[in-house]
Amino acid sequence: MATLPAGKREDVKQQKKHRRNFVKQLNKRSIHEDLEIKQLEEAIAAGAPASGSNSLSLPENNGDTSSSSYASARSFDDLPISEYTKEGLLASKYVTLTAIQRAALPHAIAGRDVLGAAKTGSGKTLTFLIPVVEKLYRLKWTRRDGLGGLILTPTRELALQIFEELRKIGKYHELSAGLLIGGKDVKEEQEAVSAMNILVATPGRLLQHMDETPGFDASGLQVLVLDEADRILDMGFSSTLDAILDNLPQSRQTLLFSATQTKSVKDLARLSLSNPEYLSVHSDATASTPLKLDQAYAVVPLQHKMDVVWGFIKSHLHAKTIVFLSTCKQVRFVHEAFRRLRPGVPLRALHGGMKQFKRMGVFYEFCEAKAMVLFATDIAARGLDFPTVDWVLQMDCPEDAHAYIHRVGRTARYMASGKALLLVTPGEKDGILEDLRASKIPIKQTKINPGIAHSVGPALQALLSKSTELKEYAQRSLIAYVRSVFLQPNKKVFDVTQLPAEEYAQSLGLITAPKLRFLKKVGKHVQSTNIGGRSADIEALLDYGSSPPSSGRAAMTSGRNELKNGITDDEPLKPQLPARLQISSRSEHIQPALRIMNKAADNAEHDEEEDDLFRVKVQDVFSDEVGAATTASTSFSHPATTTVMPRHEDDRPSAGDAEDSHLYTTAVTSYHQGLQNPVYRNALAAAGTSRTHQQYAGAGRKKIRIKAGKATGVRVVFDDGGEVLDPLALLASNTKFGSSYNGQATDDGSRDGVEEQGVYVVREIPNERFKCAADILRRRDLEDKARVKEQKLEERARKKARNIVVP
Ligand SMILES: Nc1ncnc2c1ncn2[C@@H]1O[C@H](COP(=O)(O)OP(=O)(O)OP(=O)(O)O)[C@@H](O)[C@H]1O
Repeated sequence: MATLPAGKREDVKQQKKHRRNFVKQLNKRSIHEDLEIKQLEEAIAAGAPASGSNSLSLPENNGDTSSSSYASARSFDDLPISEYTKEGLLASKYVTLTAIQRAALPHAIAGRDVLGAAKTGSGKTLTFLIPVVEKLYRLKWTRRDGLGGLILTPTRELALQIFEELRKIGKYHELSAGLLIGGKDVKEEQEAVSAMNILVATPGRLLQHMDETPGFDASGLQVLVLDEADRILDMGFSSTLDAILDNLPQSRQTLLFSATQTKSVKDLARLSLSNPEYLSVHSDATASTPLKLDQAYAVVPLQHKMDVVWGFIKSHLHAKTIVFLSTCKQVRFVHEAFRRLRPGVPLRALHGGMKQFKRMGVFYEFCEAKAMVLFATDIAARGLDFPTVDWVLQMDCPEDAHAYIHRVGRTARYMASGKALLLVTPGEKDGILEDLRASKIPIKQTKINPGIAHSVGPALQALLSKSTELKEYAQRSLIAYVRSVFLQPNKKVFDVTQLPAEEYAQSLGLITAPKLRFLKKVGKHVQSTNIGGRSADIEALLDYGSSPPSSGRAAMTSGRNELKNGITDDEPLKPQLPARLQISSRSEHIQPALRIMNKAADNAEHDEEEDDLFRVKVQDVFSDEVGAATTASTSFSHPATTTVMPRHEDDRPSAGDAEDSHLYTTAVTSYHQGLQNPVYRNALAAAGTSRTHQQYAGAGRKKIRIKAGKATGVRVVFDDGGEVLDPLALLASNTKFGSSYNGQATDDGSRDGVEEQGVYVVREIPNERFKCAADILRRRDLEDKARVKEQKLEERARKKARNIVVP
């Protein structure tokens, strides 16, 4: 028998030792778990609440241990759930149960089907995540058992958020979990997907796997969750959902949650719910919206909306605001136009037509921001848990009370307070208020303070006259808006014939309204439509590709689906929509998103225009390795490469990120002052070569030079009043520039800076904030480059046009 050299022998010895220790640990864990599972099973059997009961009505079990029921539990500790989950919850500082958790968790833990409805921001996510994780734990689910829990949710951002929450509470478990939210390369995911125990998915992508992934097997599924159930059950997702359900076993636990719940018998029959518990915890409440939400509406003619919103933004520069509009194109235009007018607060846009990379970047930026305005379609209306949103401003009327509730629910979440303002046109007022009041929404009228409404029309006209791109955006925005009004089902609220198109066009900076051709075609049902005094002939149906709907009604239904899905979300309806209405699902990524975003951005920043910056990377709940689950089934034979033991720490920056561990920011309160300071002369000289410098130095604006890791850049960040304009600066410092700062580290150690002659240096910024800032910086550079490129192309095209000689 051949003998190994001494060094090798030592290695083999070490490996064997590691493996023995590893197996020992596993055995220990396994014994402990067996014991715990037995106790949990007994506790659940003995203490489950009576079917049909609502635990909210039970008195608190003040330390009384004589009762075996856990129905009156007030804290997670009182529930029969595993130590691993409890540790995960504690690490996230979840201690006491919210109302929906008190009502629904005891039933769901007992394995019952649940239909849960509770106000926005009331903690529904944990209410379904805990039962999923616990059920699989009690069943001793291993990776080899395949898919055990499936969470379906309508939007990608929501899926990502749920996945993050799952990672937090599941980090001490040995379960694998993946996020499937659409992307380009299904093949790369295929192997890993089959090894996942829990999937958080949007319906379209999941169905794709069910259809195309050979080993994908959902026949062992234990728990199905439909978050935002009413949205998933509605028309837009129906065929996708039906196809998914066909692949799932009938004998499973099903949990449905939403802030606006369905009880449609037809829906429930489709889902084969068995004796579900209906738990609508706020149905008896006087309001269907959070109590700490202050709600008002103002009647504003369509042509004044831009002025009012501009005025609002200018007078809330320190607030974090979401502005909801009906369509992607409006969001794009309003964001782009206002951004160029530089109101003094960072502006961002979020809609389904954006590239996935940008979409996620904006999502995280807005989460991090202290003051920012996010223009969004209803893609941001459901479920997203942005921290500390101060205002929800609805520039366009929501489709109905449900849509309203979800939109305003982005503020006043959990214990926080918030404000919401709805702008309605005189024509929409009565109809929508009737709907809101019927849905128990306490909303009062307010008048717009004439002092805040600045006429922004002339400034927009000036902008549009200089930019054909912006002009086109404005025209498309107007068309999209009129179209959305036309497609709205509630004609009591939305009357396309009353829209003052010309005045509205002027308020957007256009000289005249563009042709509204789509209206021409809907018309067997509408013979002639008068929009703001302009008569539009009705010709044929909407241009829906080669197979037009057979009637105007069909066109409207189809278009409404677009409104609900194509415009506001891009995942569902792929099989239903004609090709030109589909928004391609493309790039993907997953958590920890910031880390991956930064890494991918480093590698791929020149490819931002490409669709697939990120692909879905299925990630283990507790493994550090992206895609580690591909080796999951071999974990026992390769202990060194697969993390099987619980991970006891959150994601920390790796050694390679050390360079990124601080953000160094130098700001000069004024360009000219800065020149007198020798310390910053070099930085400013470098800045002087930039386009930004040439553009702004003359205007006496202030500049900032930022060095973040390898990325450096120059940005104008203050308005003339000295207010911070740039999120980078906000990320870098909570302290307003100009305030005195003595250079000592603050209590939380987050800052170590000096302020001297208008110069401010920030160091030791927490890693996450830094990464976000660095990412913004990189992305902006790309955007700038793209813009310059576009301008050049435009200029070239113009020159060419001039050179054409007409014979
Ligand atoms: N028991 C708890 N203790 C403390 N915070 C909690 C608890 N449960 C949930 N939260 C926090 O409350 C916020 C809202 O929770 P969540 O997103 O689950 O609400 P939701 O009911 O799903 O809202 P929406 O209907 O808008 O989707 C989150 O920030 C979450 O971390």
